[in-house]
Amino acid sequence: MADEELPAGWEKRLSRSTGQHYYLNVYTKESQWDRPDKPADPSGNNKGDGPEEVQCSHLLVKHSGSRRPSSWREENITRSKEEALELIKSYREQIVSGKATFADLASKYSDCSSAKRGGDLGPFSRGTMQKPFEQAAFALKVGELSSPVHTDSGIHIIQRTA
Ligand SMILES: Cn1nc(-c2ccccc2)cc1C(=O)N[C@H](Cc1nc2ccccc2[nH]1)C(=O)O
Repeated sequence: MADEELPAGWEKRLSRSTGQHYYLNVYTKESQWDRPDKPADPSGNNKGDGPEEVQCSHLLVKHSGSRRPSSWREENITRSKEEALELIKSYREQIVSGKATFADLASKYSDCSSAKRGGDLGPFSRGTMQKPFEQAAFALKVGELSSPVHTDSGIHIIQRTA
């Protein structure tokens, strides 16, 4: 279906952080990854399909297959995906057991520049993060810690904070 056939009230946009297209409801400014198949609803209700915005912290371990295998910690990241998964599991276990805090481990070991803020990404809405990250983040309750999440950037654990 060509763009001009988008149902009324939707605009196709390009996400700067992921390079993927998403769709914006021009009335409510809500966004979604999936191409809409019916006209945009002008009402402000999000119809109980969860929060419009969440705030999360994350700890990212990149690997040799990451989109950008480099970070503030390591110029050239060569660890395998399997090694990255073992690391992220060990960090998750330290947090769950209370041996370490999320912010402490993220600030030391996260391969994302948000490490400088203890992994805090600030608030974000749908349509701004890579889809697997978004789906995991919006499924969390406040305070909950995700299982390992794979994106093109690497492997994450995510804690929803608001
Ligand atoms: C999405 N984002 N926000 C920040 C950020 C936020 C607040 C303060 C400082 C940096 C960094 C990033 C970012 O894309 N960082 C990338 C790694 C990365 N990839 C991600 C994918 C999803 C969510 C967070 C992610 N972080 C990098 O440093 O190579």
